[in-house]
Amino acid sequence: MTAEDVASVLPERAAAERLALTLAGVSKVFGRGPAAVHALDKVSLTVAAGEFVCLVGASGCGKSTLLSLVAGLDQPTGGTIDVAGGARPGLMFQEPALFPWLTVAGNVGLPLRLRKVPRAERAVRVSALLRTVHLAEFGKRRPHQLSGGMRQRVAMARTLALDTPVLLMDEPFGALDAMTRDILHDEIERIWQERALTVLFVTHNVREAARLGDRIVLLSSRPGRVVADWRVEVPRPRRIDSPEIAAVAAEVTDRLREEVRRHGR
Ligand SMILES: Nc1ncnc2c1ncn2[C@@H]1O[C@H](COP(=O)(O)OP(=O)(O)OP(=O)(O)O)[C@@H](O)[C@H]1O
Repeated sequence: MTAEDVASVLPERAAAERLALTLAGVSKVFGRGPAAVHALDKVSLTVAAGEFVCLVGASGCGKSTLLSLVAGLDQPTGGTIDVAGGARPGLMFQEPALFPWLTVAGNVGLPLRLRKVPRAERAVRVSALLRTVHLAEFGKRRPHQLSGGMRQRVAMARTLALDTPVLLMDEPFGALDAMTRDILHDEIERIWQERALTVLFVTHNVREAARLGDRIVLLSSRPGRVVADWRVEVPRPRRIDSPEIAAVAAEVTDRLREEVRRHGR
């Protein structure tokens, strides 16, 4: 399936919205022969510019594989992936992956240093990024002096330093306590809105998906295929503990359970 085929399947959507991401029939097989692992099977998915899409699915269904393909870290074995403007998306993981020997400012400024942005300009941009993630006072600290939530804020600022319009997030808040996660939901939502970002966000947590997403896309168990795609109509600002979010989460969970039961894992 080509990008043109997807456009013909979804003509009204393709016409009405500017697409940031277009995945057309994307498959990924690891290895060959009897030992081959079919991680993704003909995944077709579009994400409009400025949209926040959450990807959920059973463990091992290929969510991380999908993100790494969109990030360009690996190549699909079938299908095509188109990132509008050809910009390389920013990628954030559950682990903040900060360099312990660099300060917070040094970590945030690293992508700028690698791009040879002059020191003075770098300092200005790093200060602005640290203000964006509410860490203005912490630029001189080292990562080990920060809490888990603060380290993820640093990782977020470092990803924003790439100045990319598309953010890929793989369980970024999965290792944090519920309160910290709640605060970071507000933060990522604010940053997404302020910067008009496009976000593709992988999570195991269905409530988190309902709290954040404009859409929730469910992948089947391995090999991952898109089996459901919900539009979350709950107006923002949202609260993760509201009855409206609980109702959306319940519907997604029911469908996810069905999927897991069908595959026996
Ligand atoms: N480099 C690789 N070589 C072989 N198999 C791989 C490789 N990377 C991933 N896989 C397999 O592909 C499948 C999908 O893995 P992936 O990590 O994308 O799933 P996931 O949905 O993100 O899982 P989880 O929710 O548990 O994080 C798994 O069976 C995994 O073991």
